Amino acid sequence: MSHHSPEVRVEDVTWSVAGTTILDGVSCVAPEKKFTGLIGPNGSGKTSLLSAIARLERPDRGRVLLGDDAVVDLSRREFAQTVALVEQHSATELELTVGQVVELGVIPHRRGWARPAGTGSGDAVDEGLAAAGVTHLRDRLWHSLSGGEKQKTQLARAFAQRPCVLLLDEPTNHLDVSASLDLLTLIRRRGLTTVAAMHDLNLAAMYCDHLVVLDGGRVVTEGPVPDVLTEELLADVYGLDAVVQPHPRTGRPTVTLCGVVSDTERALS
Ligand SMILES: Nc1ncnc2c1ncn2[C@@H]1O[C@H](COP(=O)(O)OP(=O)(O)OP(=O)(O)O)[C@@H](O)[C@H]1O
Repeated sequence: MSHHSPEVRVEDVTWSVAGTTILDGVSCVAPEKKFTGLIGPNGSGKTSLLSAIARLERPDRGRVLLGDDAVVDLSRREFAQTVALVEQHSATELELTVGQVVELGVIPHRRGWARPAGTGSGDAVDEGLAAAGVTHLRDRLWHSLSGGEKQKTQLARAFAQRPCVLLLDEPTNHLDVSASLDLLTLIRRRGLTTVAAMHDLNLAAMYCDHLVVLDGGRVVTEGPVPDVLTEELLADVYGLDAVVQPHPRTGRPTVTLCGVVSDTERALS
């Protein structure tokens, strides 16, 4: 891998399970060093697309590129050194401390018993803990943590991996409002190419640079947030009656929900 934090390019990815098409000719881009939000209704294919990018699923057709490199051409080690994934239900049943969970992120950089090049693995763990704001939790047992603390610990593990690309599946799930803002700020601050499946449209509007909208396993549209997040799109894709206005301070779009669009209104529109 040559690029420091490359663009992620998905080209015509189709993935089916038992005859059902889950991703249908998906093409989209996550620009380098930008925060890309994957949005779309439940079951639209967000997690499946993240799985295809993360090589957890192999598409029937199409390919995923990191910069100039097709992900299938990277060795397991090379891929693990490049891409970190924080899944929706990252969990461990083992009696691990926070420090030990974060240390798992360093494994791709180890060769045999050797430490990562130019550093001790302790440095990467310390750095991950500090960047995610969980240094004080280092000796706590994983299963004793709150939902927000667990989420930050998983982020610390991903940071300790020193990835170029960060993939996140609903990172703010179960977090309160300020914990959500806190976590997304930490993620943005890293400046990595980031792709995050997100449900909260206002958080997506606040933190994302680029949005990819999925519906029924296809890309409806993608682009800069203000171009994508429109009242028409919310009506078409989510069936929402919503007002989208620029934020009085930041100018970014804000979504105020009014209700759902009735089927009749949708048919007439
Ligand atoms: N391994 C699988 N086998 C069968 N169907 C699957 C599999 N993985 C995903 N699906 C189906 O593919 C569709 C897309 O699922 P996916 O989890 O990617 O959607 P999502 O947009 O992440 O949804 P949500 O917002 O509810 O998390 C759903 O209908 C889901 O049931």
